[in-house]
Amino acid sequence: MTLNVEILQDPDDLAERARQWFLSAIDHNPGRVAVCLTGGSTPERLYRLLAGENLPWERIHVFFSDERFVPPGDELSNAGMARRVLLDHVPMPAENVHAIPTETASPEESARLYEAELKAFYGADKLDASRPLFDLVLNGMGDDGHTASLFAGMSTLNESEKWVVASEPGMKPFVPRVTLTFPALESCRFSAFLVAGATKAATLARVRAGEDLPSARLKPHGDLVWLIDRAASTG
Ligand SMILES: O=C(O)[C@H](O)[C@@H](O)[C@H](O)[C@H](O)COP(=O)(O)O
Repeated sequence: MTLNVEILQDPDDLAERARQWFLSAIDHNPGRVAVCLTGGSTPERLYRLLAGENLPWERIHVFFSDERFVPPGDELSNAGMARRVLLDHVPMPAENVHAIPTETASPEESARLYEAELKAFYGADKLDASRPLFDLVLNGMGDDGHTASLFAGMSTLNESEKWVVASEPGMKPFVPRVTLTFPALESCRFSAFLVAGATKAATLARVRAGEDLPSARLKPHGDLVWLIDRAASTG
C-alpha cells in the first residue's frame, strides 16, 4: 500500500512538523474549526508545542478520538493529558472542549452521550461526505496496529452506523474504552498519523505491505499524511 509518508529525524522533529501541519490545517478554515485529538505519548509532544502558539483558540473546538473509562482527573485519561499539557494553558473557552464523558454508569452510556454531542455540534444525524465532521483529526498507531480504541479482531472495526461505541481494552492500560468509529474519524478534511519509535517499526512495515490492520483501514474523505520518525520507519 502506498502511504503519503513524511519521515522525520526523531520525535522532536516529528512534533515540529506536526505543529506546522496543524497550523496550516487551522488556517484553512476561517470559521469554527473542529479538531479531534488523540491520546498517547507521540501527540503529547505536539500538544506541548501548541501550548505556546498564538492560535485563534476561541473558534477552535476540541474533541477526542477515544477515551479510557476513568474519571477525568485520572492520569490515564486522554482528555486529562490534553488539558494538563495544552488546554489548560491556552485561552480556549471551556465550552469548546468536548471531552468524552466518563462519569456515567457505563462506557455504553458515555458513547451514546458523546455521539449525541457530536451530532448536535454537526447539526445533523447523518454524515454528509461533502461536509466533514472534523477539520482536522490526529491519529496514533499502537504497537499492535490499533488506532483510537479500534483494535484488531473486534466488531467495533465494522461499525458503519454509530459514530461512537464502547470498546474492550485491546491492550494496556486494560481499562474499558469509548471510541469514535471509522465513519466518524474518516469524516475529516485533514488527517495525520503521528508514529514514533522503533517499537512501531514492524507494525508499520505490515501497514505499508497492505495488511488489514486497524490503522491501515482508516480512509478519511480528505487528505491523510503519515508523519513518521526514522526509528519507526526503519526499526
Ligand atoms: O488511548 C489510547 O491508547 C490512544 O488513543 C491510542 O490509540 C494511541 O494513540 C496509540 O496507542 C499510540 O500511542 P503512542 O503515541 O503512545 O504510541
